[in-house]
Amino acid sequence: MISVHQLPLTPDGQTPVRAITIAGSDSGGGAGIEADLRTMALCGVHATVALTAVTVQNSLGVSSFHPVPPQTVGDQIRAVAGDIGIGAAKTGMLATADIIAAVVTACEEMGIGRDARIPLVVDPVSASMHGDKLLADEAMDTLVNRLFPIATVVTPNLDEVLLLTDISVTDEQTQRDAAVALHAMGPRFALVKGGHLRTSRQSPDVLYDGVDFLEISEPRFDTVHDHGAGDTLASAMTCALAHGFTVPDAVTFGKRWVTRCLRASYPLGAGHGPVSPLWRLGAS
Ligand SMILES: Nc1ncnc2c1ncn2[C@@H]1O[C@H](COP(=O)(O)OP(=O)(O)O)[C@@H](O)[C@H]1O
Ligand SMILES: Cc1ncc(COP(=O)(O)O)c(N)n1
Repeated sequence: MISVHQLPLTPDGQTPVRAITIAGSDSGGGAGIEADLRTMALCGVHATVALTAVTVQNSLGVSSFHPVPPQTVGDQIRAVAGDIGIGAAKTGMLATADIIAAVVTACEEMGIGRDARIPLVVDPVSASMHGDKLLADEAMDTLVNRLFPIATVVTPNLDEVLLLTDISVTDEQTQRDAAVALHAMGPRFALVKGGHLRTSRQSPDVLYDGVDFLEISEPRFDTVHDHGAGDTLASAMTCALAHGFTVPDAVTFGKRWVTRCLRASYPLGAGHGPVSPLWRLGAS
């Protein structure tokens, strides 16, 4: 059985496993690259970064964002993968079609993707939990046509599933239907997250590889402090993949990790607080 503590830690002075997060910054520190860096650090992984956008954000929402030039995003990936070396990669907020295209080109050059050496987790972030847009409307086609086909696993939430497939997930059958539709878009695995299925006492996520379904379910927490849950899950999965886990094992590890982080989530500001990996420091 996989425990949340299972990822091996590296002895002092030795180089840990490395991963890259290709994502936007959340000035409120709850989601985005800040959530990724916290999870990767507390999973014992050295996190590297390709910053895609700076958001002006707090617990109440995103008021604006400023994309990084696409060439600079691609160059960050090349610089890191070429020197430091990475075991897995993750994308979050990509903001524009040109940034997506630059990420795909750099990933293909550096051996990142479903048929390459380095697995790629694609979290198709389209909006914040408050409904504020984080991806240009016209970028959806580029996401599906260019990035999905090189993804090892895609991890949409139910709002993103609706945008991508037109399927409104309400139960186990429609969650499976959505996983099949997403898998047909080219990733090796599709993970349909059930975090927004608020009618259930469980929080079931469904993984599909084109043949088999795996349902990974944990108890649901009744909390509004779930900012950054999707980033935290995808980052923990990325850490497990960087350690050489299979995708189903990485999802199982990530799910337990994010569930523990939801248990430790806390209020922040006047809106939604973040899920928290700080429990790993041993305070409670
Ligand atoms: N209230 C909750 N209780 C337990 N698990 C949750 C809860 N909300 C989300 N999750 C889990 O957290 C992960 C992220 O889910 P979700 O909220 O769907 O994504 P996003 O943050 O991208 O909107 C999933 O594994 C989901 O099942
Ligand atoms: C920079 C950035 N990346 C991702 C999210 C999504 O996280 P959430 O769905 O919790 O708002 C976000 N709000 N900001």
